[in-house]
Amino acid sequence: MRSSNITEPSPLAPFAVSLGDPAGIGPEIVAKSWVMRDARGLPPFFAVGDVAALRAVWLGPIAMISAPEEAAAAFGSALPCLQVGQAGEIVPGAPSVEGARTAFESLEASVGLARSGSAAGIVTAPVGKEQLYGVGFTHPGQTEFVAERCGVSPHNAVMMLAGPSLKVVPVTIHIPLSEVPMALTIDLIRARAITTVKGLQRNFGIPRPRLAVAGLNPHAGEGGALGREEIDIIRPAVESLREEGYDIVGPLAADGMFHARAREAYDAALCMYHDQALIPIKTLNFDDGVNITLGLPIIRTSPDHGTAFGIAGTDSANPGAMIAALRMAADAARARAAYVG
Ligand SMILES: NC(=O)C1=CN([C@@H]2O[C@H](COP(=O)(O)OP(=O)(O)OC[C@H]3O[C@@H](n4cnc5c(N)ncnc54)[C@H](O)[C@@H]3O)[C@@H](O)[C@H]2O)C=CC1
Ligand SMILES: NCC(=O)COP(=O)(O)O
Repeated sequence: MRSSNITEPSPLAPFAVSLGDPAGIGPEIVAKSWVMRDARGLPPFFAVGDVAALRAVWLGPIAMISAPEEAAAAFGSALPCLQVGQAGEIVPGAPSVEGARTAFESLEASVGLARSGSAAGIVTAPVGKEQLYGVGFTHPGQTEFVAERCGVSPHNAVMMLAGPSLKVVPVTIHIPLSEVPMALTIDLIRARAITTVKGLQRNFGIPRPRLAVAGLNPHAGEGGALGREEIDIIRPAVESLREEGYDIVGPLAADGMFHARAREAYDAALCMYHDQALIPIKTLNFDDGVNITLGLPIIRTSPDHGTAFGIAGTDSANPGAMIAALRMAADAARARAAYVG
């Protein structure tokens, strides 16, 4: 794990936006967000990546910058871009090895800028995970990569998907479904819950967060008849946290905890695996859902969707989730400044 030396950003620092895979919709939604910066009240930001990826899909004004400090002055009249990587020939919708390397480099550079305090935080456009794995990216996702670069163990870095209707946390993330039961432990659930509570306080200003925890099995195990993880792992984790004063309930039957009335009873739902968490949030908030990493010294958000290679280059990508990610990053910076931990 790298050193966790982090410098606090100045209140005026812009956000670094890694462009993600140059062949995906990342460059397009970053450019569209810049166009809507005033209408949507976006904080100053600059793109980090190969400017050719922007040029491949957008004819608007771009200001090449050599340091983040130049971004604020340029932001009003052009999209600032810090050149990182060379993606070679960029064909929207056709990912390449050079493009994946550039995505990796721009993510690495963005994290470095946030760690040094030159950027207020990072907003990451989508990467193609299969492509990244092919160029030596050894982490399951950007969440674990950023955590490692910040000196935080993956256990203590929480992926939260947050939208206007729902906030969810997958306890296990990018692992095969067959490995989920083995990966679930009392310690992991407790760590995710505690980081989630602190993250909701620090980044969202919720003073006493309420958590609901899903079961793993149908009907939360039906008293052990449909699986024992609820009895052996999830309930002991929840009860130990409740005894320590946390406002937490569960294990709940997952199929009944996401309807509108049920959602009023909690601030965030802890889910046992990726799709249990992401299906409800993407169904409710696909166009304005945000992936925020809790437990980090820096701010990191991302749109909830992927690279959408199938529509890249067609000018049909909706920038809503990227705009929501930029706004959430700015809101988190304000909440952190006001937070007394
Ligand atoms: N944060 C990240 O970096 C993420 C990366 N991915 C990566 O993205 C790649 C593709 O994943 P998929 O499962 O196909 O999910 P996806 O989110 O890229 O696409 C799912 C569907 O939603 C549409 N879509 C996605 N974003 C859209 C937008 N802004 N506007 C309009 N339509 C949009 C796509 O065209 C497709 O029909 C994979 O390589 C995966 O690893 C997936 C999720 C998150
Ligand atoms: N399905 C969510 C996703 O893939 C985001 O992962 P990460 O790259 O933000 O860790």
